[in-house]
Amino acid sequence: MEIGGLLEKLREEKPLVHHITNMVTMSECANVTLVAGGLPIMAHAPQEVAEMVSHAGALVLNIGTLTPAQVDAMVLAGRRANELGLPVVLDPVGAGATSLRLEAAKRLLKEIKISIIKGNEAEVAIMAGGAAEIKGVESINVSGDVVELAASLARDTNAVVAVTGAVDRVTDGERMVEVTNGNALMATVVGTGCMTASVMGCFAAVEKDTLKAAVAALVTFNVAAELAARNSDAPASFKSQLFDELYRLDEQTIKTRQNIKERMINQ
Ligand SMILES: Nc1ncnc2c1ncn2[C@@H]1O[C@H](COP(=O)(O)OP(=O)(O)O)[C@@H](O)[C@H]1O
Ligand SMILES: Cc1ncsc1CCOP(=O)(O)O
Ligand SMILES: [Mg+2]
Repeated sequence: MEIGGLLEKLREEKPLVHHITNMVTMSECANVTLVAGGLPIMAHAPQEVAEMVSHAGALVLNIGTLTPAQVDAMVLAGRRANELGLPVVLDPVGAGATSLRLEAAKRLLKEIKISIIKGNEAEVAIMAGGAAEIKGVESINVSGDVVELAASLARDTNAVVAVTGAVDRVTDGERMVEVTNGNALMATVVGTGCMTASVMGCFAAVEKDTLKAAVAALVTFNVAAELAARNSDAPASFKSQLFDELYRLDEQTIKTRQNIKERMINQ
């Protein structure tokens, strides 16, 4: 898959990326959006979300610290985004850890056309109706083939599904792309999953092929992480290096380091 040129396009267009997201990693998501090349706006009030999203290039919905009222605001923003043809990224944080989270994620999928569902293995498996163990926001174990589950979720929802982990897998139900960039230190920083969704929002705002946008986001963020790990070996310094390397990243470095494999899924 050819993803060249998208980072430059992102930096030229500087799309506004509207987030309705959690209180834990909101600041990290704003910063990662900015250093990637987008413009972050975190706007949650039901009175303004429809208006705000009309100025945006993409909407990112993250249920990490959801309340029922916040989910109502997500539906308002998502419906307006759909009317305007804007991409919507859903991070179903902790789906299955409680029934409130799972029901909220399902409601969002029912009431909004979602472009990209991005979760860790357990979140995606549970959203697909499979069996998995999740402890808070942490994926512990999945029974069954997560690739099959992701592909069936993609076919059922017409969304691109991205499953993160040491290897990231992205599928539209027919094609499967594996991204093996990244570094294990990413799992030592709270919010790298949320940040991945923010970067996906950035790329989806400038690339209509949603599968390609999701892959470009994963490669870009994970290559920045590889570069960050050259100068740090512990979480706090790694996190600051990650922002710096994403800010410095260029197309040539992505081209040299990208590790993408594509195949068709047997249905
Ligand atoms: N062991 C690893 N090696 C390389 N990249 C990783 C590893 N663990 C996580 N990542 C990357 O970190 C980001 C967050 O993934 P993950 O930890 O699965 O999400 P979450 O934080 O939502 O559970 C993704 O971009 C993923 O590619
Ligand atoms: C710990 C935590 N609790 C609620 S949201 C959140 C952050 C989850 O971040 P990520 O999914 O990127 O690890
Ligand atoms: Mg997560």
